Amino acid sequence: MANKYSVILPTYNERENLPIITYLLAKTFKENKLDWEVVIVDDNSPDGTQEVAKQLVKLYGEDHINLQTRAGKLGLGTAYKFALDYVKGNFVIIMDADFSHHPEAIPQFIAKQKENDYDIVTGTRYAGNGGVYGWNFKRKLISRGANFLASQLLRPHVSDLTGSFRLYKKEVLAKIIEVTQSKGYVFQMEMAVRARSLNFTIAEVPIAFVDRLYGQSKLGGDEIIGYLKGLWTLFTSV
Ligand SMILES: Nc1nc2c(ncn2[C@@H]2O[C@H](COP(=O)(O)OP(=O)(O)O[C@H]3O[C@H](CO)[C@@H](O)[C@H](O)[C@@H]3O)[C@@H](O)[C@H]2O)c(=O)[nH]1
Repeated sequence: MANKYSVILPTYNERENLPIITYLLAKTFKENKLDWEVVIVDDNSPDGTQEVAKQLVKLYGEDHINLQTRAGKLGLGTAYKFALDYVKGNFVIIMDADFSHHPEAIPQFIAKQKENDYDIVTGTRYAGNGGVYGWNFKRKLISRGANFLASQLLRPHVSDLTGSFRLYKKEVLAKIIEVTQSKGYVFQMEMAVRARSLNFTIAEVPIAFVDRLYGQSKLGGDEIIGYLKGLWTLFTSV
């Protein structure tokens, strides 16, 4: 059976970014002759993201764009869990919808996965020629600090625990999600830690993370507090 790649795109106020990211995803998959779909999980974005997504369903067809909606902003981690029920591919790619993650890296993730039949391939901003572009000093410090704290407490096996550009075998993603509790951004770190506990194999691909094209980050103080609480829970329990 040929592989099918399902991209989960969580959206909250991504009206401007969504058509561009979808176009580039379609282009990348077509050029590489890959079977693909995008599952959009929109949390009732006030900016009208859903209206744009509906147009994209018409444009690309229901086989390629699956729009799923929830009543309100329920958090990034729960969006992935929710999407999994609708995924048809045997591989799942998770990425941000704001263009921080460029679709052109996807063929590298796929090639890396095939090298050793890895369970997970994760993008890293903090190894090899990976990097972060466009963030101010404060935001860089938060990301570096979060990864540094985690590296001290959790003996990580990946260099970018908080990144969210990843490729999973679907059954692997389902098993990790089953044991993952986090609802917000800390979800990414917990997923990586749980993957190690479950002995799944992980490879890394360096990525250039570029600050979002349009709109604003949803990272707020509550997410930072959630991250610190989640880190402590993992440190004391895993
Ligand atoms: N459905 C849904 N989507 C959400 C929610 N919160 C955020 N998103 C979506 O999740 C993606 C990332 O959100 P941003 O707010 O843009 O995150 P960032 O600050 O730019 O990203 C950094 O932190 C993230 C969390 O760990 C990382 O995913 C990312 O790689 C980066 O390091 C975007 O597509 C955004 O619309 C939510 O509650 N619900």
